[in-house]
Amino acid sequence: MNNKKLVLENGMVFEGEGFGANKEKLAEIVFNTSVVGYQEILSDPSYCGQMVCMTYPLIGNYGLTDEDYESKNVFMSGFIVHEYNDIPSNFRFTRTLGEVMEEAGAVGISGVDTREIVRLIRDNGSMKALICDIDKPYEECMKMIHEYQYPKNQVPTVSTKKVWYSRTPNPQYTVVCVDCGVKLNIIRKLNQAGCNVVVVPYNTTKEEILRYKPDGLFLSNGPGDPENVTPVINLVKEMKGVVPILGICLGHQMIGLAYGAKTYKMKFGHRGGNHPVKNLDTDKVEITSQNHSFAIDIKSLEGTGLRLTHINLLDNEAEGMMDDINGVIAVQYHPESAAGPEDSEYIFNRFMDLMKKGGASNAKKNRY
Ligand SMILES: NC(=O)CC[C@H](N)C(=O)O
Repeated sequence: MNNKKLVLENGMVFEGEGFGANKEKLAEIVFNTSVVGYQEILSDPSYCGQMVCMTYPLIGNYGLTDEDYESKNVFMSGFIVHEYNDIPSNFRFTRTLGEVMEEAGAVGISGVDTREIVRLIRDNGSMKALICDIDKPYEECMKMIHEYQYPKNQVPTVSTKKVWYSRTPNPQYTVVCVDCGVKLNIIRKLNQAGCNVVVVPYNTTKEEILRYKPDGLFLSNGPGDPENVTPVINLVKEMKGVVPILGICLGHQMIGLAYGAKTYKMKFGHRGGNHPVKNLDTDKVEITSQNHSFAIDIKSLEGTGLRLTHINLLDNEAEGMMDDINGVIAVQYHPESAAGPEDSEYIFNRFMDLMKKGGASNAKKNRY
């Protein structure tokens, strides 16, 4: 029975049935084209302040498992789906999507025409949206939407408040991870590659980081506009040349800004599990997983010391950069994600190679 509605900033209304928390939510609406992965999307802190319209028409059918969360907390606002299935069929499942969303305060609406919504976002760009009770007066909804301001900086909300460790049995290196909303699978991949990981709050200083004697620095993914994350941008300026640095997604963008490149907000971003990315060094194409609204302006890379290493074959947008002298690598896509293909895992091995070469303290001597 229809009891909720989705109201878009452009005035359009879609009626449907609620699942998850019985609440009202205002957020930015974006779409994701992944066929699977709703649990990873729900628990990816980069979606803080966003509601996600899934293009795949059946969501919830394999439930949620204890091992597959990308963070302990849910920060995203809600899901817009065609059909929600609350009776999962999967031997690994422990909880249903609706149950976890209800506990986390995330709202869901099902039974809406997600194809039409996605076309609207594709044509008009991502926009503000409200999920609320079906009988809330339309004028009131539009007033709320127009008065709503996107939060300025959500990294402090999602970043860890205290330092924590993720160790591996036979560590070769120690990596300090600056947590701007890190996805746990990145930490798992660093552990698997042979790194002990120290996860620190986003505003940790260079002096504090050096106390952990890192062999490498990792800058995580995270929500919002990279320009707002000044402490991390300044940290990159101070740490480049001290140890090798790897940045993923928001980390990639903050590295670009620290080097003097520019970022811009894309019309509707990239979110999905099958984005083709070309590695310009090898000419190989990787099938990648992505979630971002902002991107590096390729023209602005000139003269910064960063060279473009990867591009998106759908729209030629920047997907990777490198500072060969100081051992700094960055990718816009998610090399840790495995929505099927695992083409991009070599990025972690490249980071290991950089640390093997003696760290960036020797970087000026060793051209990476
Ligand atoms: N996944 C991410 O790290 C996203 C980065 C940034 N918030 C963007 O939307 O572009």
